[in-house]
Amino acid sequence: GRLKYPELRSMYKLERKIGEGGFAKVRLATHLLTGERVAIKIMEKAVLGKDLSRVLSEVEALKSLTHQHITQVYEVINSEDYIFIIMEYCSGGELFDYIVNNKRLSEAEARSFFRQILSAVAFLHTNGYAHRDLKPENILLDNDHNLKLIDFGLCAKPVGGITTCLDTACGSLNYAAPELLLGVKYLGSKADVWSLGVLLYALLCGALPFDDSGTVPGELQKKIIMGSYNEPEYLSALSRQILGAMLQKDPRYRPTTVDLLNHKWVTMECFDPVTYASIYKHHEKDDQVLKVLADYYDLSLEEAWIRLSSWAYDYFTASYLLLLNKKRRGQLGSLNCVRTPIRLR
Ligand SMILES: CN(C)C[C@H]1CC[C@H](N2C(=O)N(C)Cc3cnc4ccc(-c5cc(Cl)c(O)c(Cl)c5)nc4c32)CC1
Repeated sequence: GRLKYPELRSMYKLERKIGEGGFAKVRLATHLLTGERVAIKIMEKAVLGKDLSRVLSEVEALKSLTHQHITQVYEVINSEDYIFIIMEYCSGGELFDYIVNNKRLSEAEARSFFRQILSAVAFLHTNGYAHRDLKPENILLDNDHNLKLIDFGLCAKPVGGITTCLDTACGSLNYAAPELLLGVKYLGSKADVWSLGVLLYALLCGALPFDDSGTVPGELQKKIIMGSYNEPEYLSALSRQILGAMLQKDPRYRPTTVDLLNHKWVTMECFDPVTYASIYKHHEKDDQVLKVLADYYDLSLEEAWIRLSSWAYDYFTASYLLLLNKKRRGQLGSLNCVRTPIRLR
């Protein structure tokens, strides 16, 4: 609608809805100052109710997780009636659709994708987070065919760090680890490794290892707790080995994500080990980009840095981060503005 979300009007041009998720709508939009496309997750506070705190924990998680395979958050607007999370737009759609459209992937392509997902999840785990809802619907492709992890609504940073147990069973059944269904205390990172196993199975086989096709209610849970799944004959020995390691019923015997980074299946035919460290320095200072913003806002470089270094995730932060992305893509042109057409060399 024309007059909806006045809080966004002067800064973003709202475009079509790109998805619906639980209590959120996701809209495509354009950040007016830079012309960059963004995804805006819009949540109505009245609808959120007690989930508001979970949303705020997702936002805090996203802000601190700057990684090449995790959607980046640019701005957060907490208005009277809504919360808006302005994020990196992924134009390649969901990994789920990619798998369905390709039936199943070759071992080499599955490996390439799995290494990216593993990099993101190892980064989460080594930063004390667990995702807890890993599935192809929550993995998107950007326009360079790179994978981006999203939907941290269930992401947890348990108070005592990753070693304490979490007790709320959550996420989607097909990807849920046995211990979640048994209602016992579980480790988020170990449950994530199980979900990674289900994900890798989906990449390699174009199907789910545990699915509820033709079963009576409660049958799916039994299948997962039994932990037995069909191994198509085209699976290589090493594929079966890594799947078996991740889909172990007892979480204590499952490898950690860091163990998996060095697994033979993950590293074979690849020259470089999987780097899970972020390639971006969190909150890095780039003088060229800062200068562009300083000029636009009539600030000195020093004033602009002071304005930025509070990392308020306001429009200024978004403009800086989006310009930084533009620069990384080698497109640091001038800003879209009539006032001071800035020519950059
Ligand atoms: C299945 N989920 C519960 C919701 C669904 C909503 C649309 C979304 N999407 C799509 O489905 N495209 C096909 C396009 C698309 C493009 N860029 C996106 C960038 C970010 C996000 C995003 C969405 C949510 Cl709900 C988040 O929490 C985060 Cl951290 C990020 N979604 C995007 C997105 C995928 C997920």
